Amino acid sequence: MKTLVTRLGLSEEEMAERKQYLELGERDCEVLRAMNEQLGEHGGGMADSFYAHLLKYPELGERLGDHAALQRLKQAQAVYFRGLTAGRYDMDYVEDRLRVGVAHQRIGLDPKWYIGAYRKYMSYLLPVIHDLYAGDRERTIAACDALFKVISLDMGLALDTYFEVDRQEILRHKEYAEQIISGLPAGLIVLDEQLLLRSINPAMRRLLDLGPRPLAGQHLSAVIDDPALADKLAQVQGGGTPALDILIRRDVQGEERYIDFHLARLQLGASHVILIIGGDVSERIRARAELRESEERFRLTFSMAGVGLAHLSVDGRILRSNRRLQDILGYSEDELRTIDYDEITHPGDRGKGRELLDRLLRNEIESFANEKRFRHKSGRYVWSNFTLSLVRREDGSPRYFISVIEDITERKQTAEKLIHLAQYDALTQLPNRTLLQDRLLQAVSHAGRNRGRLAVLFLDLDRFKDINDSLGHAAGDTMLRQIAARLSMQLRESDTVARLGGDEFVILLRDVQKDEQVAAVARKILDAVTRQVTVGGVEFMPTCSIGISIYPKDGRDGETLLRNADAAMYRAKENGRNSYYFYSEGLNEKLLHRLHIESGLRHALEQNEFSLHYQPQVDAVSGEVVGVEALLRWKPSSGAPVGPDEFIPIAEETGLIVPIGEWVLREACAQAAEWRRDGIAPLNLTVNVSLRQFRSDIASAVATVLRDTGFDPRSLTLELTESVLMESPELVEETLQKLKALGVRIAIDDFGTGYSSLAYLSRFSIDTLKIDRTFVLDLPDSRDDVAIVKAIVALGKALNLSVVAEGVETAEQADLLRGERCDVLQGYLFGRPLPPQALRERLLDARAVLT
Ligand SMILES: Nc1nc2c(ncn2[C@@H]2O[C@@H]3COP(=O)(O)O[C@H]4[C@@H](O)[C@H](n5cnc6c(=O)[nH]c(N)nc65)O[C@@H]4COP(=O)(O)O[C@H]3[C@H]2O)c(=O)[nH]1
Repeated sequence: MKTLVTRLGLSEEEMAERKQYLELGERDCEVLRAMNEQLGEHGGGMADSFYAHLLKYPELGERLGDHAALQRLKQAQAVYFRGLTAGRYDMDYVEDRLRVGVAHQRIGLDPKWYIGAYRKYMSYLLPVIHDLYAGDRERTIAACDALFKVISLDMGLALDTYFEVDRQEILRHKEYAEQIISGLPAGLIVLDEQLLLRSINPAMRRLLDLGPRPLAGQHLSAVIDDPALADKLAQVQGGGTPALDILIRRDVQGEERYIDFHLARLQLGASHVILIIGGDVSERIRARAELRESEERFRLTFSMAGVGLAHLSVDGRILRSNRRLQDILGYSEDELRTIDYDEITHPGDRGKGRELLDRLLRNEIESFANEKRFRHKSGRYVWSNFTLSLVRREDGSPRYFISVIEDITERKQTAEKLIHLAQYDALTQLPNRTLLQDRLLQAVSHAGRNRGRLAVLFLDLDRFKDINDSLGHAAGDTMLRQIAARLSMQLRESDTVARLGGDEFVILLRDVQKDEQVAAVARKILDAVTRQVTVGGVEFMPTCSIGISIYPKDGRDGETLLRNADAAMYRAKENGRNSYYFYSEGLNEKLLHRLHIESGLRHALEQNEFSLHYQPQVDAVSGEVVGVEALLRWKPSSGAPVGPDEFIPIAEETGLIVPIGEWVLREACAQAAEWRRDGIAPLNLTVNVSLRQFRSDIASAVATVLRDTGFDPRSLTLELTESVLMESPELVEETLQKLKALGVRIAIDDFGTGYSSLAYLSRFSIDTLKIDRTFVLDLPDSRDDVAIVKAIVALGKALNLSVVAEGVETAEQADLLRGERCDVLQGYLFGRPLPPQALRERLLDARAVLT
C-alpha cells in the first residue's frame, strides 16, 4: 500500500492540498465526528440496504461472492461508513481508503458501481441527517456539506486507485509486449502514417547497426534510406497490398549484408501503423550464391573434364554425358541417352565388375574401377579405365551413378607393344628367350602331369658368322628372317620356334612319342634350311646343325633341356655340320672341354702360349730340304699341349684364327728371314691360311708382314684348303689376285678331299697341289690310292703346277711318289715338325754335309 501511496504521490502535503481544495477543514471534522456518534445505530441498516441494492444487479452478485464473503463485506462496509464520518482523515485513513479501492478494482467493481453505491449511501443518510438535526437548517447544511467534502475526498482517492491500478495494468501489458518485441529474433519497426518511427526493437537496431541512440519520432529515412523500400512503403501506405517483401543489400561495417524486409499495414481505428519486420538473410543468400557457384563449377568441370563423365540412372541408362565421353565413344549426347553401357561393352567384358556393382549398391564400397572395352560408334573398341560411384538420396536409396571413363587405348597398345617387345624377337618376330622359357615351363609341367614327352631342338646356322663378317649385318639379318620363316612353316601351331639371339634358334615340339618322330622333324628342318638363299645379291646354300634333347630322359626342366640340346648341337657341328644329333650322357663333358679350350684360346696370344714348329719339305729327287711348313703349337700355361686339329676349328669358329693366323705369318716370316741372315740357303716357307683368315683381308695382312719382316714374298707359299676356293668365286679371285700381285705362291692343301670342281685350278693362279696324306698312307698297296696319286700328279704336271705329297712315312711311299715325278715330299720320313732351334741345327748340319 505504501508503494501505491508513493506512486499516487499522496504525501501529507498532497493530502493537505486536496483537503484544502475541498475546503475540508477542522470544523467539518467536528461536525462529522458529532454526527458519527449519532449515526452509530444506523451502521448495520445502512450496510444491509446498501448490499440489497447492489445484489439487484446479477453482474455484481457474481462479484460479491457467496454468503460468507458477503457478510465479511457488509462488516467491512459498516466499518468503512463509520470511518467516513470519524473525522480523522490522516495518512492511515488514506491507506484504508486505497485498500478498499484496490479490493474493489480487484473484484472488478467498476467506478460506476462504486459511485452508484455512494449515491445510495447519501440517499439513505439525507433523511437520517434531516431527522437528526430536527429541521435545524444550518446544522443540517453543515453536516451535508462536510459529508459531501469527505465523500469527494474519498471518491478522489478511489478514482485515483482505479486509475493507478489500471495504469499499472496497462504498463504491465506494455512492458510485456515490449519484452516480446525486443526479444524477437526478427527486427521490427513500427511507423506511424507519417513514416515516423514509433518504435524499433533491438534486433532491428542490430540489423541496421544503429546502436542505442534514441530514434522514436524520427523519419524512417534516418535509419533506412533505400529507394526500393520507399517505393514499397508507398504501396503499403496506399493500402492496396496488405504485405510486401523486399530484399535490400546493405554495407554494415564494411560487410555485405542482405536484409529481407516484410512490410505490413496495421489498421488501428481510423489511423494505421506500418510494421517493418526484417531478418538477416545474408547467410541464406550467400549459401544460395555458393550453391549456384558450385553448380556452375560442377557444370563447367563436368563439361570440360579431360575424362569421359556420365550420370547413369540406377537401371543403367545414360542421363547426362560430357563432351569428352561423346568424343571417346563417338556418339552425340542425344544418342548416348538412348544407349546403355551394356549394349556397347565388349562381350568379353560384360559381366566384369558385377560383384563390385552389387557391393556398391549394398553400400559396402564407395566406388570401384576396372578396365573395360567399349565399342566406338565406328565399330572399333576403345580400352577404358571405367570408374563407377553412386550418389544416394538422403534416405540412403540409390539416386544415380557417376561413371568416369578414361580412354587408355594408347596406354594399352603401348603396354601390349612392350609386352610383345619383351617376349618377341624384333628381327624375326619369333618368341624370344623369355617367352621360350615360359613356354618350356608350361610344356614341361604339362608333360609332367600327362607323362608325356617333348623335344627341344637347338639349331645353329653353320658358318653364319662368315656371312655377317663378309656381307655385313644387314645381309645377316635378311638371312635370319628367311630362316625364321622357313622354320615356322615346318611346324605345327602347338610347337614353338624361338630365336635365342645370333644365329641360334630353338624349336619346342610337344607331345612327341618316339625319337624317330623327332629325327624326322629334324631332317625336315635341315631340308627346309638347306635351300638356296640370295642375300645381298649373293647366293648361299645355308645349312644348320641341330642338337636334340628329350623330356624327361635328357632333363626334367627347361634349362637342362636347353643346355643339353645346345651340347648336342655342338656335337652335330663336330660331326660335319648340316646334321642333327641327339643328346647323350657325356656330351656335356666334351662341351665343357671345348668351352675350356675356347676360353684358353682367348688369352693364348697375350700369354705367349703359341709357338711354331717347322716341318721340312725335301726335293723328291735330290732329297735336299727346299722348304718348311710352319705348324702351330699351343701349350696353355695351365695345362697340357693341345693339338691343332682340336683347337684350330674352335679358333676358326670363334674368329680368333684371324689374329692368331696373323701372328703365325709374322712369326714364320721373321724366323725364315732370320735363318736367311744366318746363312741358311733360301727356303720356301709354307704357312696355312684358314677360310676365316682368307676373308679378313688377308692380302693387306700379308703385305704388312712382308714389309715388316723383309721376307722375300717369292719364298712364301700360302696353303689354302679346297673349301676356301669353294667360297664365292669373285671374292676368291680378287683376293688371290692381290696375293699374287704381292709375289706370294698359293698351294691347295688336302687336294682331292673336297668336292669342288677342277675348274678353279685353271681359273685361279694356283702354284702348288698338295696330295693329302690320306692318299699317301696306304701307298703303294692301295691300288685306288696309287691311281689317285698318279692322277693328281698328272693333273699338276698338265697344269704346270708343282706337286707336294705330305704324310710320307716310308721309303716305299717316297719311291713311288718320286717315280710318279712328284716334286716335293714331306713327312716323318724326312723329318717331324721341329722347334726353330732344332730345325736350324738340322739345316746347318745338312749344309755342313753338303759342303
Ligand atoms: N700321320 C702323319 N702326320 C704327319 C706326317 N708328316 C706331317 N704330319 C702332320 O700333318 C699335318 C700337316 O699339316 P696340315 O695338313 O696343313 O694340317 C694342319 C693344318 O690344317 C692345321 N694347322 C697347323 N698349324 C696351322 C696354322 O698355323 N694355321 C692354320 N690355319 N692351320 C694350321 O692343323 C693341321 C694339323 O697339324 P699338325 O697336327 O701339326 O699336323 C701336321 C703334321 O704334323 C706324317 O708322316 N704322318
